Amino acid sequence: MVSHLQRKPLNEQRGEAKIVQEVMKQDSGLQYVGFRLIGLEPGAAYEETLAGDECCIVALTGRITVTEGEHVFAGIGTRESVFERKATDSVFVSGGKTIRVESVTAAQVALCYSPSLHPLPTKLIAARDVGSEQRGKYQNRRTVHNILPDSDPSASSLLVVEVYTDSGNFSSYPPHKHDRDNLPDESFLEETYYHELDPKQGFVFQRVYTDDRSLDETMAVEHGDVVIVPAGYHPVGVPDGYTSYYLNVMAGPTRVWKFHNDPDHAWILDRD
Ligand SMILES: O=C[C@H](O)[C@@H](O)[C@H](O)CC(=O)O
Repeated sequence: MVSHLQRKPLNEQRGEAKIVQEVMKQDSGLQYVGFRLIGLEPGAAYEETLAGDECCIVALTGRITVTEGEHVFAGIGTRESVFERKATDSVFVSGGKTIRVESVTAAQVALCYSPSLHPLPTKLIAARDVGSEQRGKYQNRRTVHNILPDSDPSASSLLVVEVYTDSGNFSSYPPHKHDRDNLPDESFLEETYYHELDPKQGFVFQRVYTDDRSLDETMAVEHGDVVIVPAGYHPVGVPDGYTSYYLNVMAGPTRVWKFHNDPDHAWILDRD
């Protein structure tokens, strides 16, 4: 039985686009975060008018041209596979605008949504400007590309990061949560994980659980799955031999990423 937090690929053709994944507020139980992954054959196009949401259009793989009004970002995208481990290009667009995505090559495009709290300029988030950081030690090492971190004021509510976790390591670990609107101690951010594995037949373990265990789901997550994190801790464990990739979308009442580590496991941070 697949957990109610886990979404297998949809792979539904809609016009020229294949909707690979679609986790929207209407059907996910989330109030803030939405996510679509679309696949486009060369020359295909996808068009959408954003209602009340802002959107980060991530050129996940392949090259695309993104148009919004007089803005044209031609031939953006840096990689054929996320496992080339290089940052990619994205475009931020505020709510109420119409976006058009045309594929130059076969492409996969992540559309990351959250409430548009106030209008902001459409802008390219160029790969060269995406900050990269190494987190963790021992067996919780991971590499993070901060596409739209809370330090970047380009968005009004949206946060987008991508994370690489190597064989035999954990990420989002020690387990942390951000499910209380209680700044400065903790922020409330819903989250989605779009997962890829290399090689593709791999899986990772992800647990989503709360302190009172009223929510406690442990999943074997496969290539192309989305995991919804409405609340709770959400660690990921990567079996030996595989590399994990995931793209996170986060949003909540305040655009601050302030998490709280599970006190049972925070001690691992104190090791030399
Ligand atoms: O809250 C953010 C997400 O859980 C991941 O982006 C996580 O922070 C990645 C990591 O630090 O391992």
